[in-house]
Amino acid sequence: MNMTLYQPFLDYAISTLQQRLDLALYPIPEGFERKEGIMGKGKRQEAVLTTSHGFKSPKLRQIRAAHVQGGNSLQVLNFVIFPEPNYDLPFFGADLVTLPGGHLIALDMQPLFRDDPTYQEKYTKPVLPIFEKYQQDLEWGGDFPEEAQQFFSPAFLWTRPQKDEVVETTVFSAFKEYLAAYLDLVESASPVTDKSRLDEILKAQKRYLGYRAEKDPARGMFTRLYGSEWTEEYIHGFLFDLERKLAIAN
Ligand SMILES: C=CC1=C(C)[C@@H](CC2=N/C(=C\c3[nH]c(/C=C4\NC(=O)C(C)=C4C=C)c(C)c3CCC(=O)O)C(CCC(=O)O)=C2C)NC1=O
Repeated sequence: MNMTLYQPFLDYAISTLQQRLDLALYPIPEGFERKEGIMGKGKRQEAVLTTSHGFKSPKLRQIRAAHVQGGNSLQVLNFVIFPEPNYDLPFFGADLVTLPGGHLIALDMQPLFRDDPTYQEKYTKPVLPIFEKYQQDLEWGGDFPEEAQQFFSPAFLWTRPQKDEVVETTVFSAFKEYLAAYLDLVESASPVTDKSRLDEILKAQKRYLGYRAEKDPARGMFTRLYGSEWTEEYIHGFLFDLERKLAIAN
């Protein structure tokens, strides 16, 4: 297995963000920039390093990545972009996971208002051609949690490739095209001023972040690696920190 499978994805994302956005650093709570741990026993013992990366820009509240490098047994890049709550932009969500059994790839522009045709026209339709292109080469990933389906768009690229080579080529190209398309949407987005619409947006953002923080599929992994106290603080204090930030602001 390629030991740094997702480093090129992270490097590409950061350089693209620097080129296309007025980027600033997003504060990472102390003790969460880098975390080392051990997984497995005896000969199968592996060091697992988790690094965090955080940025922001005028329309994007938090652009953050968690990169887990655990050699042969585990490689993860979770990269999510959270818009400022006065924009109705979707979330950019990339969950790229490699376990001994194979790869799990989830890539989407996760809608605030999934069943709203006007919203789909604005934020899903532009991505569908890219989705259709890559879906031809990437087999559907099969079932995933029913309750999570409300958070995914019709352009959700979900697949479980077996070969590293597919991740290094097709998935990487899809990641680049989804990110470019997302930044196009950001560029043309204008701030929402209508009070009731702003309330709806904030409510939808809180619902998404609340779900992800509660049902984070990585909770077990991080708890085994770094303990539950560190894990809960990482999830609520950095990975999905909107509620925490709002509590501080009020
Ligand atoms: C809205 C929900 C939502 C997701 C669940 C993920 C998309 C997603 N991620 C998944 C699985 C998954 N995702 C991760 C990793 C992470 N997922 C995260 O949200 C974060 C912050 C991760 C780490 C930094 C791992 C380690 C697994 C494998 C868990 C395991 O098998 O042990 C799955 C498979 C089903 C599952 O195990 O739950 C989906 C659908 N993106 C989303 O937006």
